[in-house]
Amino acid sequence: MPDPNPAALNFLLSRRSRPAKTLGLPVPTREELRPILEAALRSPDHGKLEPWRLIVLTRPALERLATLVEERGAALERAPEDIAKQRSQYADAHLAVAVIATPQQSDKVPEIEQTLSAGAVCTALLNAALAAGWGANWLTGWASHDPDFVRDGLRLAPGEWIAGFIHIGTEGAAPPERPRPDMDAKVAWIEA
Ligand SMILES: Cc1cc2nc3c(=O)[nH]c(=O)nc-3n(C[C@H](O)[C@H](O)[C@H](O)COP(=O)(O)O)c2cc1C
Repeated sequence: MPDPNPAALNFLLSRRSRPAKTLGLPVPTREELRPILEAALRSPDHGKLEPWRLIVLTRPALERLATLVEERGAALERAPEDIAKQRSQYADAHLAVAVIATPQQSDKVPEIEQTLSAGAVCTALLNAALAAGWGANWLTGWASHDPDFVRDGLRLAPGEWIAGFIHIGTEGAAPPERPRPDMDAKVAWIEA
């Protein structure tokens, strides 16, 4: 017999991200963040390779990244509005957790499956933060894919990459509902 958990199902049926720019103080303390991180690390992972790790970024680190992103944007000759938008992602944030994909050599588990597991960590972290009552948002942006930025800003090793920054804080304004996929258009049943 199924053993339903209606509260968990209702949460999944109503969950939604909160835009990072609407998130403010307070942010979770270390103690409050621990179970959220623990839930994220409890993600599906073929072969138990743990091909990911987390970096918690507090305000001083985010301010440093905001400065670095301006330097990198200028060096890459990106449009001023691109630089300003990416800068504010860090400059306006109070807490973010970077999910780092750390692909492992494996004869059994293809790298694409390790990538999927890193995405699962991002989703679990996002959902755990929302379930704990915080606002949260999964962001990337061009700087996430800039090798110099991730090396200098986050000390990523060669081969590591950013799966996402999960911004966490207190919701300011409630976001409008986002149109959700049409289930009939997205789900096929094969019964024979
Ligand atoms: C890998 C990934 C990267 C994303 N990066 C951004 C981003 O940089 N900026 C942005 O506005 N939304 C970004 N999003 C979208 C939001 O995180 C989110 O999907 C959207 O706000 C709706 O979220 P919800 O379905 O949880 O309500 C990204 C989503 C994913 C999966």
